[in-house]
Amino acid sequence: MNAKGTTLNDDFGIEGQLAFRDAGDGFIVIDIDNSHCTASIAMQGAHLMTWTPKGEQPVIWMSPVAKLGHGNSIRGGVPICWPWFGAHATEPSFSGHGFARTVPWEVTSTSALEDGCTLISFRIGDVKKDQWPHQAPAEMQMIIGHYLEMQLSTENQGDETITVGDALHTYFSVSDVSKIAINGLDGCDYLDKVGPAARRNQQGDITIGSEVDRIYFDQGQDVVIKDPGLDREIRIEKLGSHSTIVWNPWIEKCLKMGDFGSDDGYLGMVCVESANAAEDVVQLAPGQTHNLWVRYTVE
Ligand SMILES: O=P(O)(O)OC[C@H]1O[C@@H](O)[C@H](O)[C@@H](O)[C@@H]1O
Repeated sequence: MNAKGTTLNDDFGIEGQLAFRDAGDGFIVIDIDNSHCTASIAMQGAHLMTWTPKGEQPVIWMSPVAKLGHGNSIRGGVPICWPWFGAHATEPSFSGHGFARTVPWEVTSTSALEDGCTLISFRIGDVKKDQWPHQAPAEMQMIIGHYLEMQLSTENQGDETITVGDALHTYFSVSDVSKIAINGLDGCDYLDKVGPAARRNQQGDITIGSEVDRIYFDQGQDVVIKDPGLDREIRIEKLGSHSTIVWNPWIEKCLKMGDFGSDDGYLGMVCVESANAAEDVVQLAPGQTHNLWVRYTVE
């Protein structure tokens, strides 16, 4: 363990429940093992990489060839998209999905909760001032147990109204993406990003048999991934979000991206992202805080 990791363990480690690990090349990973689950989080990006409730299959998908790289996003887990989602509104040279997922974050507190869950809070360690010239940092709080709660907060400490886009870009692990159904977005309009952008309306559950890349405009209702192959449903509850991205690259894009581990790596995952994206971005007045909150449970 390097000196930084040792200090973090002294300050924030929880005996038998939360430990900081040196993952090599300057990366620190946090391992959690409590009475409800195991989980791991990379400090770069405050990026949750794994979450497995005890007695369950992993709920979060991580590419088998995912690597920690300085300034690179990890393929899988829960990348934090902030302070914009997708392409930047005016600057094509800025990274897609913002910079939060590729910069260091700092741990601000940890605690073992009475119900056996583990709480961990982060704040962003490098707000790229050239790309985000605002007094408006981000914080992330996770409660990790038999359920997983995440809250991404943005506080506008400046004196001008700002525009924030964000997403918890969660990769869920599924038995076979072509056999699942996503329930909860029936009747919602969506922006279809495959081919020429088009606005459409969802009828019934979402099923996937080709590339899907959609921004749904919703009312904040629960979304449920029904996975008969794993005999389970994953429920997504959320607050402070009126858009949901559903994404699966399917075969051609998976091959082109080349970081899914195998040619059919796309079959084992689906992204269902709770967001504030496209026309759903948040206008945040001075003094206001915007919270994007989710809770995932396996049923
Ligand atoms: O490769 P990235 O930057 O992690 O993005 C993956 C996907 O993320 C989704 O949220 C977008 O809607 C897709 O268009 C994009 O391809």
